[in-house]
Formats: sequence, C-alpha cells, structure tokens
Amino acid sequence: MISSLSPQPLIKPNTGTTLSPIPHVQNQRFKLASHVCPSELLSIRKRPGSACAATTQHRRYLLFPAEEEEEEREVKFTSDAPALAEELQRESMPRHVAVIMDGNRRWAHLRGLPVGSGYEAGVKSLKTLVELCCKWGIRVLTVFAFSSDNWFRPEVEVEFLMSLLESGVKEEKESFIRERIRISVIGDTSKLPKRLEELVINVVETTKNNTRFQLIVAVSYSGQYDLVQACQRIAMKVKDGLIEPNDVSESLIEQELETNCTEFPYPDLLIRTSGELRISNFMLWQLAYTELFFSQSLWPDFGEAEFLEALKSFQQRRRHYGSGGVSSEFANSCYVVYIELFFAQSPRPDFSEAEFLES
Ligand SMILES: CC(C)=CCC/C(C)=C/CC/C(C)=C/COP(=O)(O)OP(=O)(O)O
Repeated sequence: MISSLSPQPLIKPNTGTTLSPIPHVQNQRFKLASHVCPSELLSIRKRPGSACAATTQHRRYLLFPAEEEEEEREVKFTSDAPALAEELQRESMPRHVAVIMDGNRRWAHLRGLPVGSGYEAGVKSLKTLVELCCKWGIRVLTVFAFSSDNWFRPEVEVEFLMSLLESGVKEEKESFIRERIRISVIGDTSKLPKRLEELVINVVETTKNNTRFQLIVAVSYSGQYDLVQACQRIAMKVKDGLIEPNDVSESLIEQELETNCTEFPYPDLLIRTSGELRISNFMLWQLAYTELFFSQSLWPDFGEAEFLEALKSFQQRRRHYGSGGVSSEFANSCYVVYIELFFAQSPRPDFSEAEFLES
C-alpha cells in the first residue's frame, strides 16, 4: 500500500524512469474512485494508463506495490493456485465477473416444461459457474437473481423464485462454509418474505470472513435503486453536518453503493445470456468500464464451454477506460495514479504567492 512504499517508493512514470520519493501532495487531489487505498495519504484507482499523452503539466504514474507486498502476494498465490483451463492465461483473468442470467423461461417453453423447471435448471447453471470461478481463481461473481421489476411478474412465479432462493441458501450454506465462499446480497432485502430476509442476513453474517471467493446475489435489486439509496445516505450525512456538499465525490458515492461489500466493486466482465443486448438496470455505476459479452445460449444451457468462450473473448480485449488501450493482462498488473504537476520557472526561494495562485 502506498504508506508502506515510503521511504523508497517504486513509483514509475510511464517513461519507465523510477521516481523517488512520492511527490508530497494533498490528500484531496488523489481522491479517486474505484480502488481506495487504506493509506491516509492517497487513494488510488486500479486503471491502466499507458497511452495517455503526457504533457509537462499532466502525467500519469504507474504505481507498483512495495517489494515486501509483492512477496506476500506471491506466497498467497502459489499456496492457493487455481487450476486454470489450458486456453486461459492466468495474468489476464477477470477478478470480478457479473452475470445477467437470462432465458430461463424461454428454455422451459422450448421444452414444453413449466416455467419453474427453467429456473431450477438455471440454479444448476449457477452452481456450475460458482465451481468454475473457484477453480479458475476468479475472486467475485455477481449474479442478477431477481430485479426490482421482477416483483411485477405473476404472483405464483414470484413465490416460486423466492422459494428457490430460500432452498438454495439452506442447501448450500454448509458448502459455502466448507469451501470458504463469502455470500453477499445487494438490493432491497426488506421487501423479501421475512423468513427469507432472516435467512439471507444469517448466511451473509456467517460467511462474511470467507476470502477465497465471493458470490454477490442481487435480489430485489436495480442499478437505479442502488444509486438512489447511496444518494439518500449521502444526503443524510450532509444533513447531519458530517460532510459538506462539496465532499461528494466518485469515491464517496462508491463507498455508499451496496457493492461496498466487496474489495472489487467494478466487474471486469459482464455476461448476459439469451442473446438480449441490454444492461436492464443492472449495476449501472459499476459497469462504467466493464467489458461486455453477450451469449446466445439460454442461461440453463450456459456451462463450461460457454464460460470459456466468454473468458477467452475477455482475454483478447484491449481495455480502454476512456483513454488509450491496454491488454487485460496489463490492466490487471498495475495501479495508476493521476498526478497533476506544475513546474514553476522560479527557483524555490523566489516562489511567490502569485506563482502559487497560477499553479
Ligand atoms: C438460488 C438462486 C440465486 C436462484 C436464481 C435463479 C435464477 C436462475 C434466477 C433468474 C431470474 C430471472 C428473473 C432471470 C431473467 O430471465 P427469465 O428467466 O425471465 O427468462 P426469459 O427471458 O426467457 O423470460
């Protein structure tokens, strides 16, 4: 972390030259969203930045963790090394995958089966995906299990989905504990049947210290809901005098979104099945720079081969983040800090108030 980089930080500008020490600057200028560093000094954003045109006044720096941290990470990695499919490259695996599990009802209709069979088959696909994520070292999987709009589906269908969630949690709880899987739930869980709400609170609490893999289940969720609840929480803080309106920033919003339950709130890859080309109000803020993959398969048919196809596609992408393109491998490997530099012409003793104002 940044604080541990001192006194000899490994900061390299994109020219490759080593700079030391870290330019000493005010907190605020580095308050960037996405990956907030625990250091009091800086907040950093995990973003690639090789292709930014460097000018004398605006440069990008790649920030590498301190050497001792690299070692620590290496040990963890080798002791828990996942078995990766041959076609995949370890360096460019997504850390967070999000899925819109679409096409369960169509799958059932195509087979002349009741709608519920489609959802049951969908749960099997989800189990397979969780196993694959654990096996291949993906850290977080977020699935859209029930949207805020799904409450308007026929009552019997809603009840069926609720019972499926309940039985899913009950049946899998032991394996979540055994496999060190953390379960998190995002969405308005107060709308769930009381029994299910209590079950959800219990499994979230019981598994909260598990770190191998995190399954985030979006229930009674929409991206707009999440943004509204975050705004409400921020408004309350302003009202209570804890913060000023000017303190509202990307990182503050990020902290109030329900994805604050994870270390990796921004999915690297979003998969939507069934050929529909929409986001459907899912993780609107968090998908800002996510790579999208649309699969023709209906969700119950989405298995290992289909997931491999999505991952291979992801690994071939060059991620842009609004600037120059970099490979997924590079994107995963570095931290980027944006630093604005002002080069004064005067030597230090002559640096005046006027020049400070100019900067
Ligand atoms: C335990 C647990 C997390 C269960 C999740 C079960 C599951 C697969 C839920 C999917 C929910 C859903 C409304 C999908 C949308 O497609 P659709 O099914 O409405 O299909 P359609 O587009 O063919 O109508």
